[in-house]
Amino acid sequence: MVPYAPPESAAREKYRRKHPVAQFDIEILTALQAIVGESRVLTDAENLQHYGQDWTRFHQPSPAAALLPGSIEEVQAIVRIAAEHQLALVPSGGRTGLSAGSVAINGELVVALDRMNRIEGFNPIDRTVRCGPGVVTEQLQQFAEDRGLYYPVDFASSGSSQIGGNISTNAGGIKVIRHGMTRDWVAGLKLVTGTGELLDLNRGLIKNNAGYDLRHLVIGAEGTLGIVVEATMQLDRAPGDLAVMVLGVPDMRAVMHVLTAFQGEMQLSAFEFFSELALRKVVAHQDLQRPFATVTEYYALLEFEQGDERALEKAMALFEHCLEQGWVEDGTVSQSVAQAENLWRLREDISETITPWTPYKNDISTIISRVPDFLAEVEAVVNSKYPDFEIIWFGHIGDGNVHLNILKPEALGVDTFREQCGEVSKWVFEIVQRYGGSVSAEHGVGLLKKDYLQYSRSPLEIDIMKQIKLAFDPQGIMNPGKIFDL
Ligand SMILES: O=C(O)CC[C@@H](O)C(=O)O
Ligand SMILES: [Zn+2]
Repeated sequence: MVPYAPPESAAREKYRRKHPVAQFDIEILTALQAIVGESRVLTDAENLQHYGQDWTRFHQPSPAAALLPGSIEEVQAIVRIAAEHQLALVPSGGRTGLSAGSVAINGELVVALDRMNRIEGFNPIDRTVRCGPGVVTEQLQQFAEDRGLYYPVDFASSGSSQIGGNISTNAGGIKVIRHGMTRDWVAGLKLVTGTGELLDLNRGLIKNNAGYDLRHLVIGAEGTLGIVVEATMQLDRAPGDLAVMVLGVPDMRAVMHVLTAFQGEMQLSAFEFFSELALRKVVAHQDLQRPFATVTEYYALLEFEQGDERALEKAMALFEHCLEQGWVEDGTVSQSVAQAENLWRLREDISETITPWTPYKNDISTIISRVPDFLAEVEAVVNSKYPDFEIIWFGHIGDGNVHLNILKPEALGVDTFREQCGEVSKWVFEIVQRYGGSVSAEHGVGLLKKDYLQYSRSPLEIDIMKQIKLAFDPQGIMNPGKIFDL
């Protein structure tokens, strides 16, 4: 069979001729100031550093300016100016991304949506609410809770991450096993395209089979198709009290047995795992205790709705069964909300705890049943190639998504470290490819993983993605260089 080779499209050729982007000059600056107000066009070094980066620390931010629009119309006016002058735009939310999807390293204009943070139009019948892109995840969770409802997408950065960014990265988090990803909670969204036009996609409808669902193309597009300027978010019934169990597990196969046993009898709202080294780091650097004295290779964290006594009894019986089978060596269950929160912190605080080591992150997945073999192969490669590096494993094992973090040794420079990790990534991604997995399960591709996209996506898929981008953004001004180069 002849491998697919993308044809050179006229639109892509035109885009290439126009690049690189035009210079940001005083005339453009004045026009932008007229749109958002003088004080909302930021060009000082501190703000450029702040708005030009996310939580990754591998790139030096260097945007031309950061703009703080306050309305959909202002975003549209900014995009029209950018389109006229072929200026690249980088949409920016809570800047908690882990793939450099919202970093600006090429003199781009950052469009920071922090000011568009209103929650409006709560509809108790549809259980929907309209959010500006700058609404912080926790703000939406609290809004729902105040009305006896629930916004279930949750992760450690929910105190800073914003709905627009969550949509653009299709953020997942710790409850995906029960509640799905952000995609499952977006009932509608408004998007400003690369020509400054406004699309109103799906309008809150539950049933809408009138053609392609463009909303779902925008979700997870990392700002490459346009800027999300409003979203209608679905809310859910509030769960009852939640209990958290942490179990000490000898190996990955046993983790799978535990998952199967519990899922066979109970509805879990989370099933996470972390390694002994991850636990040791968290306990050493946070104000937390080990869950129990027994040391095991891995720990599984389960969450379930307590409902009545029976759920807890069932969970305890399953725990006993897992002990008898040798799948579990020790365990504990929360007796109060405070205890549940502390057990959660053992898992949720890992990412923040290891940040000072400038970790090289791999966010990979396969189908759940193949996780033990997948993980064993990845682990063998990583251990043989990085015998001196500290490796931290944790993640959403119930979704088949593991986070592999490699910690930078203090003596090694960031660039050398990144280079060395990049080399080994190829070996890891070859395994991912053989397993039909993903090189980015939940963090997105951004700048960090774009060289590896072909391990998860075929040339034809990538070519179709590029054509879709150009349909939304004919000049390629929307977050250029993220996910792929045109
Ligand atoms: O830091 C990481 O690698 C993962 C961050 C986040 O996705 C988590 O699951 O805690
Ligand atoms: Zn995660």
